[in-house]
Amino acid sequence: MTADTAVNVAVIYYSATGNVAEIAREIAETAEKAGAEVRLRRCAELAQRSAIEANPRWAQHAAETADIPVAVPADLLWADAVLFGSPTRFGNISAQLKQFLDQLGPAWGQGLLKDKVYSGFTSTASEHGGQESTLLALTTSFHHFGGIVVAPGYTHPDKFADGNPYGTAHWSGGGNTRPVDDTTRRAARVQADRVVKFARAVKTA
Ligand SMILES: Cc1cc2nc3c(=O)[nH]c(=O)nc-3n(C[C@H](O)[C@H](O)[C@H](O)COP(=O)(O)O)c2cc1C
Repeated sequence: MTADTAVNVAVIYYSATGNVAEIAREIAETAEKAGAEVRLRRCAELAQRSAIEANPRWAQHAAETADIPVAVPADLLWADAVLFGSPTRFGNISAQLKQFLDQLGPAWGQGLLKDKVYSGFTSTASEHGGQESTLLALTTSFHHFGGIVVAPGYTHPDKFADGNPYGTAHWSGGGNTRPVDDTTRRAARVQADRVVKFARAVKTA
């Protein structure tokens, strides 16, 4: 690959109990395989320690991912494409991802977020459960950035299996009884490949 076609991809996510983190890893690995330079970053935790410790799975996931660097605005400035992931919270994104987005005012004011490729992914406990409203809410910010929204759509047979044209969306089940499976992983790969393809096209245009 020449320097002209090299693209930087940031995968920035929040995950309490690990489902969104698993999708983020799949997307990061796929983007790397597609030739991108990748930064996998987690959003800073905002919840009180007592809330985390009251949920063993949340506490375990927090401990297991402590070594993943926390996302900073500079990660966006570096990136040609950014994939954001969040669990669905009452049909919307998590406070932790929103807090990250809310740090981007100065970069936005300088026009530094525009012309990048953006895409999103999520996980819910219920089937559907607000996945589409979450992804569309996230997309609103992409428009404010002046970003190029790259949704997976139904561009690949695997997208008819996970069924969400707005982004990769997993159904984790109540009590996390449905771990991230092949259906979700295949959808994540479609999305990552598509984002890298368009980021490269934009960069070389
Ligand atoms: C405050 C709160 C709100 C939630 N809202 C929804 C919701 O609207 N729909 C849904 O299906 N699941 C909802 N969930 C469940 C999570 O979205 C779901 O468990 C998700 O898979 C967790 O992802 P994670 O393992 O990456 O943290 C909610 C969970 C919490 C704690």
